Amino acid sequence: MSDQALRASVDLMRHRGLGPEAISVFEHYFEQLQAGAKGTIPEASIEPLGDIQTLREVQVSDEEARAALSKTAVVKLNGGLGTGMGMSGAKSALEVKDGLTFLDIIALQVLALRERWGVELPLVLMNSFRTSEESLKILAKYPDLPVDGLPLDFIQNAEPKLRPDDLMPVQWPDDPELEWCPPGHGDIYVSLVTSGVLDALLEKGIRYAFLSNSDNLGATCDPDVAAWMVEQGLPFVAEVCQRTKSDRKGGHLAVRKSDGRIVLRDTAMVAEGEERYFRDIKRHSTFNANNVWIDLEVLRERMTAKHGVLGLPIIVNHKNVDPADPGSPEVIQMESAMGTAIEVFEGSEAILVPRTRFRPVKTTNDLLVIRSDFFSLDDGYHVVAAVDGPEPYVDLDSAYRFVSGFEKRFPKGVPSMRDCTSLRVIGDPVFGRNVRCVGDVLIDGYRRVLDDAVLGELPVPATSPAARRGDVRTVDEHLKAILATLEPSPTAWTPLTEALGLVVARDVRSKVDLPSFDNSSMDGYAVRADSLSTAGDGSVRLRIVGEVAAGDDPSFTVGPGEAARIMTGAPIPEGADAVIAVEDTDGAATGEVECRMSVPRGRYVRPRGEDVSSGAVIVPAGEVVGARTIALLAACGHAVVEVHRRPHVVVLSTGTELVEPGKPLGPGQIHDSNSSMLWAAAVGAGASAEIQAAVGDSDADLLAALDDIVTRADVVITSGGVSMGAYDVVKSALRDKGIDFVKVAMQPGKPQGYGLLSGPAGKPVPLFALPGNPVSSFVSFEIFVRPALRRLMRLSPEKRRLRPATLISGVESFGGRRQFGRAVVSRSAEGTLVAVPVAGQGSHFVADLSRANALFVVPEDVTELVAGEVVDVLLLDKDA
Ligand SMILES: Nc1nc2c(c(=O)[nH]1)N[C@H]1C(S)=C(S)[C@@H](COP(=O)(O)OP(=O)(O)OC[C@H]3O[C@@H](n4cnc5c(N)ncnc54)[C@H](O)[C@@H]3O)O[C@H]1N2
Ligand code: MOO
Repeated sequence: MSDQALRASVDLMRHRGLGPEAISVFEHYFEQLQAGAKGTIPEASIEPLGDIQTLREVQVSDEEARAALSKTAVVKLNGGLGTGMGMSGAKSALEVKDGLTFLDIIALQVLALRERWGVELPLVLMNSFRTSEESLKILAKYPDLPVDGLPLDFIQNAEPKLRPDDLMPVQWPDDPELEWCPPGHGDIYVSLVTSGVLDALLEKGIRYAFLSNSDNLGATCDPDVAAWMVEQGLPFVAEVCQRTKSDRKGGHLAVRKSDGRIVLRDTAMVAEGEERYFRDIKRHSTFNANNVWIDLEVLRERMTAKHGVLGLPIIVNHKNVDPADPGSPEVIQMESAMGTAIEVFEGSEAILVPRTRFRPVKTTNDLLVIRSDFFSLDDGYHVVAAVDGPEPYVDLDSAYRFVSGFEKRFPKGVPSMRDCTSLRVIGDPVFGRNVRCVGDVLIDGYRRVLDDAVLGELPVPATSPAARRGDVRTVDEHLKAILATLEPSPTAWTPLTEALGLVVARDVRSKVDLPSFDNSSMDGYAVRADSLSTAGDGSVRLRIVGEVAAGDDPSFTVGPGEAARIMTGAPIPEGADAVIAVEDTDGAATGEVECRMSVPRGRYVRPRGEDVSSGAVIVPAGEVVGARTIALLAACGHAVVEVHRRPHVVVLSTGTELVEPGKPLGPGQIHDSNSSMLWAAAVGAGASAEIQAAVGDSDADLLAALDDIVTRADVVITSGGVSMGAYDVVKSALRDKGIDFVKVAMQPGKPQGYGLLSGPAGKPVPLFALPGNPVSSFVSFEIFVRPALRRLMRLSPEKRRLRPATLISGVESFGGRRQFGRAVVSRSAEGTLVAVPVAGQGSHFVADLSRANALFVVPEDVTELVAGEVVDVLLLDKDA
């Protein structure tokens, strides 16, 4: 079977025009695969790498460097398609920095080195058939790049993908190219030979090659490594970097115990159950950067001796024939890794290089950092950090994972990351121009990030924070400041009917058993079940010995052959142990009753204590008293319950223009609507409330009214008189009485006052000074007073829940203030919430306010929302 399979693959490879070396290598791996090779390296067979040369300590003169570079070529592994980032062409064609692609930067790095050292330094790409054309087009921009006698690229070999069951080459008529795969980057050695590039390089006097990935911009052709290699006469050098906790995945080098050679153990080569050794960064303290240097003469010798088969360890990869379709058939791809060649050459060495030589772009998170101003390109086109300190950690949401999604969300460039330590984005906002991230930035649920926005904590400037932002507070700061002053309302024994909606302060226990006596659940006859045991076959007649109604206390006993007429809820008389329903009898009132069926013991008997036993906790502390709680409390004998008292709110409007509703208006006068609105809102929140007659714009009148109010109020709400006008009485009268007047970054509701007045015996009485505009007053109550009242009553949650709803029409908002718009929210056919903003969003639109059933929230840094965007809404008719 397998011979046939191998033959089938070999025939295909020949037909495709692949050379004998490529086929020999394929045969070599095929045999290993057939023999069950997994290519694993058990921990017991290796030792940690031990001490190695560090690049920092390599001393090289300019002459040595130039001499080494003059015999070196740069070879880039450029077959990558960037599928992980949702790309389908050459990954290196992606624009990565300053408008340049990876390939542009690679070309410019090579040109800069040539100029600096006066060397020829050829650049050759190892392409796959899919990356060649696109890549060469980019390199064509650099006419000086090609070197006489050398191509700019060679194409890596291909091999058939194999079916896992019989190892036959897979067939995929939908896209026959997908039947082929590159045999891993370990194929570079074979491809160098089969393409003729190895001979061409040696002919030109190029003896060394630096091989690295094209997506690693840190992998520049470092003359110091080249010179060290030449000086030491090394056949092969692998660069490694110090491993940190976050790179426990990449492969590492180790020393093989059997022959002392350095080997590479990649992720796929870890033996089962040995992950912990592989991940142990103390034991294996460096990782393979996949930057390798090779002596091409040694390579040629070896390849000639072994007929093109270097014998690198096999990597068996299980994939889908169409990598983009996880439902397509599974295939095996036999691969090898470039770095594993280290074990083939006697005398190979590793060198520890700085992390800067390993800067791959594997994800769009990496892409963001590289593109940002955290890095810049120096004269030699090296990517260098523009600031000291650790690279920012970036974690973008899935919407940014593919390059297309990423580009769409950063249409005007990526944010400034120079002062950023971390950036996490949840959701998928589009970023504006000139956005700056500072410190740790978390973006959660934003719809867009405005031009020039500064995200994250600003370092506190030497000048005072108040100077920085005036006396403006955020909504959350203001609410927090208010809540911090509040203690729960005192508790009081309260009649049940007055306790509705209040929170029970202490566990309540039952005073009785429930039911407190055995009783009947049916109208019928109390009997001994045994008396009816024969009724199944016909009927049984029982003698009626009495009658029990609900509320009776029967003194007789029901004996065998006897029955007592009984009503629902009536106590079961002595001797009886079951009830037969009246429907199952002839219904006789006296004499004998004919029973047409038997009943089991206990039928229709509600036993004592079945529901509640005396002394059990029936209502725990913290429960909110509702109709059902009241039923239970009453049933268990409680007339009062200890609850947190209902705070008493006194509402006081200010303004000389105000007239009581119902009274005629004079010129310039208006009806006072805030008083009744705030009263209703307070009662709706569970408080008791009263309206104090409005006062005019006179400090003395206001203070006199308040002197009276504090004798009975637990909370005072005023409306009006808190802004900048000449008659803003609340502000002028109370600013020296312990009330703070602040601006809150919200709309409506910017001007706010809050503080504690002193009541009888020094009792603190919170006073909310709300703005006079009716909508502002309402929204302020919602956002600040309602949570405060609920805190006093110990009701939770204190704030209404935010729910997502889709906006049906767009809205505009003030930047820098959280806007609470009014909307009518309803449920769509799909069950989601939709919000229709009311027409009048000004602070004086009472009619539109009354139409709305919800507030929608526009965050501080958003100035415009379009139809279809999702906003948070507060449903005003829901408690939570
Ligand atoms: N120069 C400035 N003027 C205003 C500012 C500002 O920053 N600079 N802020 C504006 C904002 S925002 C608001 S909100 C209001 C708050 O004003 P006041 O709290 O001082 O309220 P009044 O001026 O007394 O009244 C405002 C408005 O509301 C009507 N009103 C007052 N009480 C009632 C009531 N009980 N029932 C119905 N309507 C009432 C009153 O007639 C006014 O039309 O200040 C802005 N101005
Ligand atoms: O903030 Mo005022 O409350 O805009 O109307």
